[in-house]
Amino acid sequence: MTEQPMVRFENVSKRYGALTVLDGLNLDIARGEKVSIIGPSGSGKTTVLRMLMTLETINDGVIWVEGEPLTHMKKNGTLVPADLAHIRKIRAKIGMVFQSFNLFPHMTAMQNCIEAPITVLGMKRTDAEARAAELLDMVGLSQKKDHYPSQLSGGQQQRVAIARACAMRPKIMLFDEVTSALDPELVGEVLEVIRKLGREHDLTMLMVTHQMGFAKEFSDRVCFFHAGKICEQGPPNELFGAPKNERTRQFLHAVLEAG
Ligand SMILES: Nc1ncnc2c1ncn2[C@@H]1O[C@H](COP(=O)(O)OP(=O)(O)OP(=O)(O)O)[C@@H](O)[C@H]1O
Repeated sequence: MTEQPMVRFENVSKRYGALTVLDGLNLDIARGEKVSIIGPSGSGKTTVLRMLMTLETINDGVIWVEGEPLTHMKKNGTLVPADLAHIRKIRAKIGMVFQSFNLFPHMTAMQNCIEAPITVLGMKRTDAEARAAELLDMVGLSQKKDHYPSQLSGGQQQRVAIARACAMRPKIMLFDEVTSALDPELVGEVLEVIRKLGREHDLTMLMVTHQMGFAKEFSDRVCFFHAGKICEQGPPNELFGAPKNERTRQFLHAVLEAG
């Protein structure tokens, strides 16, 4: 028997008015799998993450997390739209890191990392602080725990954002172009933290990225999106080394040309 996927998009569609952003998406992600999503601007990549984070509603289909519906709940043997309590319970398994860091500016790095564990998970302050200290150490920022975001570089802020997401003990981590807003010399330190997370923690990771080198080296699977559909997917060596689809070839040619 094959293991139940950690995440399943089952025939999921998303529309904004007349614009179909995702068109009957089917995608299973295994426990512990690292999946990169690449593709041209507007192809629906970020929308996939935002739907999984329930920041966007869906128009059709069902999203499942560890075999439980996220967008729906079971009632009398059928699926009905989920209520907020149900969504919150399932969404607690998911953490997300955004392109724009989104740290609370009036809180130090430490305070950013303990706020939600205390208020949402009900953790004791001492336990939350101990956990946050471990995570800030993991991202190499023990020395900066009392700094405010404005006192940190973009790369350091993003590393705090990763520590903060981990503080909620998610099983699934979503990364949305997390290096796109960074100066080039700060990209490496953030990617290194993601590598470390992947190595040392049993996390399922789904990332939208424009860093083709990183996607190739880090992912178990790469999905190339085009016009709201997965146009091609496969292990990075195959997708980057010998893309089968003409659109994938054109896209990779264009981005690799651009450097
Ligand atoms: N709230 C919204 N209202 C209307 N249209 C939207 C909204 N959010 C996204 N879109 C549109 O949906 C499409 C897909 O957006 P999405 O952000 O998922 O693309 P993407 O592949 O991540 O692009 P990029 O690489 O530029 O970030 C785009 O055409 C975008 O303009």
